[in-house]
Amino acid sequence: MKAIDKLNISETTRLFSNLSFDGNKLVHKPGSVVGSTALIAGTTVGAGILALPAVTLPSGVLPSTALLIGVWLYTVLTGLLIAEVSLNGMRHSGRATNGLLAMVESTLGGMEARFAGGAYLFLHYALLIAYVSQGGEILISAIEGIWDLPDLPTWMGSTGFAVIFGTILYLGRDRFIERLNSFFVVVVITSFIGLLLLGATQVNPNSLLSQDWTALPPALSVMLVALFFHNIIPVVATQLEGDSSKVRQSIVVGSAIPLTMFLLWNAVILGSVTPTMLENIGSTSVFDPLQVLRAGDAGEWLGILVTVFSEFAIATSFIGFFYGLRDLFKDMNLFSGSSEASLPLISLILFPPMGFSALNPNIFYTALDYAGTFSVSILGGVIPAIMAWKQRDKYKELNQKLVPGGKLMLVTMIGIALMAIVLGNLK
Ligand SMILES: N[C@@H](Cc1ccccc1)C(=O)O
Repeated sequence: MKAIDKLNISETTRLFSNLSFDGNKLVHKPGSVVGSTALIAGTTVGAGILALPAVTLPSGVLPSTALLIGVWLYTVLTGLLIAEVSLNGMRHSGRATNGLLAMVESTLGGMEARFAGGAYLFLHYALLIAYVSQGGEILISAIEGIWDLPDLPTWMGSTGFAVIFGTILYLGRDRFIERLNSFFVVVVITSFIGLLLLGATQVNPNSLLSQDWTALPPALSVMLVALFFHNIIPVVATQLEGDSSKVRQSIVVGSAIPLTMFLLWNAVILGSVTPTMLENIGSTSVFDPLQVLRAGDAGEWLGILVTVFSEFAIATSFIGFFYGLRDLFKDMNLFSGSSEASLPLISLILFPPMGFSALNPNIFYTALDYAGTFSVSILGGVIPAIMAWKQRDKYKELNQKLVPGGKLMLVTMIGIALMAIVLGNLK
């Protein structure tokens, strides 16, 4: 025993080893926690961050900060439940799955998987609608501003956005799109840092103090979307060879990074809104502080940075979701005979978002609100808890738990998701 202790062998907690063949030998690819953390953080930041200021403005910085931290805790816990189900699934079946829907199917069965598939499809379309409408609106305002044009119809923006990116994705080779996306990510990070630094210098302390806790509930659905990343967890669990402590670390840190970004962003944007800007609030449409800042009301440079950050953040997410929906259709065996990106497939992905955005220019918030209320609550709340419940019952003490609190915790998770659905329907 002593001899073994002295060897000081580092403890191995992985379930299997990822090997790849590099031409003449097998190489061990253990996956890195840093890489997985970045993958989670990158998946999390998307359209949600752009809708946040509009839904948090009515309640103010302090209440919305508290709710954001609460929603983050919730998404971490349900994320860990998905990781738990994924890792135990690997232990018991000896196979790793990469997809959330495949996991639902093997844990709960076909009916539930179809239901989750419906929620997943809805989420993709809702987010694509949000991207096309908002990406188009920012595009058209920028064009009007640069060339000093009169107001152009909003459908031109959304259609233009979808056509431009649809063409790039249709004609571009994978390597080109990967590089384009990486370039966009650099632009997003740079403009975000610039925006925080510049915005922080002109924060209006009085704007930070206003608070109305009763205005908080309508913000819940958008916060759920903003902090959602659960579809990527099975991929991370496989990349990290089923090592539960690495997976746990990636989930906690990978979601804490976006949370920190959201908190800073929320404070800077709400802090830049002055009482005079608020006087212009119309009673019917959603008042979006970002729209006011983009128009240059708090300085030209801040306007440019908000525009660039928003448009490029939308573009990167749009590319991700375009591929996500394409893969979903492929998994459903639609267009299985055709090439990677055929015209009918692209049309099926892009026409509905183009149509909805043209019909309702304000659909950005509605789409994200519906995505949170009907999809994220199910996929990121109810389903993880039910899967963990069923798996824990089936394998009893052989199961390794990642979330404490037993059934009471699972019931609480489901209860919060149901509350989000009810709140979303009350509006
Ligand atoms: N959190 C992402 C949304 C998302 C949905 C589904 C999967 C991954 C991410 C956003 O705010 O845009």
